[in-house]
Amino acid sequence: MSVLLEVRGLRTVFPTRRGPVAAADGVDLSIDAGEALGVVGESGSGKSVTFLSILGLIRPPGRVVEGEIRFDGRDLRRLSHAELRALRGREMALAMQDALSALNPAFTIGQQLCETLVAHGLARSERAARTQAVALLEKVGIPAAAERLDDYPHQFSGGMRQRAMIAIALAGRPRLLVADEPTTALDVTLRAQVLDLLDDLRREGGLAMALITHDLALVAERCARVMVMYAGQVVETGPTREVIAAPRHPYTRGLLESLPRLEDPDRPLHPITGQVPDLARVDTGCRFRNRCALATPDCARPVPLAPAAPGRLARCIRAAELA
Ligand SMILES: Nc1ncnc2c1ncn2[C@@H]1O[C@H](COP(=O)(O)OP(=O)(O)OP(=O)(O)O)[C@@H](O)[C@H]1O
Repeated sequence: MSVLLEVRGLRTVFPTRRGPVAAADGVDLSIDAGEALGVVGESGSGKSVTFLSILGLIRPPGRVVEGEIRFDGRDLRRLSHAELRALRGREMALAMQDALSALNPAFTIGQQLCETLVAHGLARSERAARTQAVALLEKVGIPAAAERLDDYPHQFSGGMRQRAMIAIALAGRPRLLVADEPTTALDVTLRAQVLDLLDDLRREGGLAMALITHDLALVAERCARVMVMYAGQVVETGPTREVIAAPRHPYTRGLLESLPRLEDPDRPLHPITGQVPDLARVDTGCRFRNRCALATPDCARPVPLAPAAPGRLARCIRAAELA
């Protein structure tokens, strides 16, 4: 598979009252065409900031200050706002948790879908756009789609709005979909339906996906590869099955032990003790060391993301001992 997205040394900074905060700090990642990458980590670990940076959606005074973002060979940091906007929706799309803020309340769902289709030259006439819009809504599981086309977002239920937003994200037939907790408001059946649709588009159309979620079980089910973030950095990445079976970073291990497992519901849960460090106060050492049972004085030195096994990287000097 060919590399679609490649990010090196991404650093995104927000000014805060406590000083500048690098919410993404030296992030490296890549996604192949047709690949699903799961992105996990506690709240505030920098998952959304990383992908908003890639999509060019960080609002000032926040700013991408360092790094390279290559999409299909193009250096996205060199594109103008207009060029990036053209790329978004057409080649890269975002589906996020908060469908209400993603949809425009002043336009019907049909208008918003048709606008995307026409803007990207995917429908020649309004009639053709409407036909495609109905098909898209049906695909994401909206019943009586033709009748619902002229509804406004507030006339949809929360779950329907979320599906409509996913339909709009897919309307431009993007090559990369950033899905930021896109199915949280859906019940189990609908969630499976939407994720099955994304799987089909991936397998048949080569759609690449970054699935940002707190749900490791979902990643295990849907993503061949996983990336674990902590305090603005990638701490581990590799094939999902291997990472879950034998994590090479103490944070990943902690994350796994803190989550319930379907197959073993009586297993005691062990939440990770301590707190995520204040990003305005972090030093160059391992950011997890204050919560880590394996920490040694050497962990105060900078720790690179290093090979931990074939196809796997971990940011821990004791990764080998975790094997
Ligand atoms: N607009 C902003 N201004 C200041 N700081 C910000 C801003 N947006 C994000 N941050 C900082 O970036 C950190 C990471 O945020 P981000 O939304 O990427 O986390 P996340 O891993 O996606 O969390 P969640 O799982 O809750 O969505 C936040 O804790 C905050 O410190």
